[in-house]
Amino acid sequence: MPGLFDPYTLKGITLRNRLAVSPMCQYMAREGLVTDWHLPHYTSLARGGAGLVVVEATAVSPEGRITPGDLGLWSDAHVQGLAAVARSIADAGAVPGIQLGHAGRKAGCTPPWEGGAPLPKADPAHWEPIAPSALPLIAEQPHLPRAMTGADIRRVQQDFVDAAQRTHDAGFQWLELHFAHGFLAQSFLSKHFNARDDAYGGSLENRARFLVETVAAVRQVWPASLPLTARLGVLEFDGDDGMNLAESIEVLAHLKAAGLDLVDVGIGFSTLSPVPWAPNMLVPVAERVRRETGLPVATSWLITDAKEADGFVRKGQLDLVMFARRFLDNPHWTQQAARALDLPKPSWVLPSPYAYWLENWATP
Ligand SMILES: CC(=O)[C@H]1CCCN(Cc2ccccc2)C1
Repeated sequence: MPGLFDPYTLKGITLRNRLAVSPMCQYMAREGLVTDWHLPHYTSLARGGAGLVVVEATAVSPEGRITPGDLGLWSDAHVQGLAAVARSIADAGAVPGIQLGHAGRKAGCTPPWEGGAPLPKADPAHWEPIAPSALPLIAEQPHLPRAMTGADIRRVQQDFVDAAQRTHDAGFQWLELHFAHGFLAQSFLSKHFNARDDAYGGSLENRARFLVETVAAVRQVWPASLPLTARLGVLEFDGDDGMNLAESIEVLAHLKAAGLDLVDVGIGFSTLSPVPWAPNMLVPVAERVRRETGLPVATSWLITDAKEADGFVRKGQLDLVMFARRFLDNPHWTQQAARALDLPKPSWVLPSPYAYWLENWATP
């Protein structure tokens, strides 16, 4: 079985290794546009040697942003800046990926370092969030979303399709739909936040309809040779995870039939119930999803050790390992992982101008 530093081919794309930079919100955009922050940020991550770099959650519409600082792909004007990012990631030898999402009821907040609360209605940047049902994230919060009409649903699905088309125009080769973290798609699936009585609520088939229809519609415009993936929250830590996981596996069978190529196994965060944080906590869950759906899997959350990650791949538990804070802490962490795994000439996971001198440090 291949290990962490073996290439990975999915559809027509080959990653140089199984290490992926997980999408990490930066909240440094303006009107959804790339600023001076993004190109150096993503270039340095890509030069660090990972096989795949997934650009942060990028909104398919203005009301789908978590904060006013989210990147967007809701207009053609957004393509140019992200095309430079995709090109720079590819020039560094990594595959450029991006996560497309709609924050639903969690939209319209300040960044976490400003408190993460909903923008006050009096704030000129404030907008009304939309969601499957007019249920607040937490009872105390006045931040009540508007319940989506059928027309809203069709518009947002078209927004995903249009943003996927722009994603391809920008030169990205890996697309991850954001179906986790209590955002719009997850909240359609969630028993906690979908109280609809139409074809998008009630039964599991109905609650999954938005997700299945969106994958099928995006698949129409996203080239068959390029991986179409989704991060799906399969656990909620709400005391009902036996059912949540079984339902997620059932939904994934339909998403696979609709054209999904890989699932990035995540957490639902539909409620604020406490999470039993632990190292590598989702790996066994991802292994079960891989076994029962036949889909390749990636996962993240507290995976920090290279030897353990290598073992997850070698044992066929994961196909791809998503690292987030490891790479924020050190964009060149792939080199540390290569050293830990005794790769020959570990510095050569980095570009030549770095690798040559690092590999020859003992001699002038
Ligand atoms: C877009 C996205 O999923 C990001 C938003 C910022 C926090 N990120 C990580 C996070 C997820 C859920 C709870 C706490 C932290 C996820």
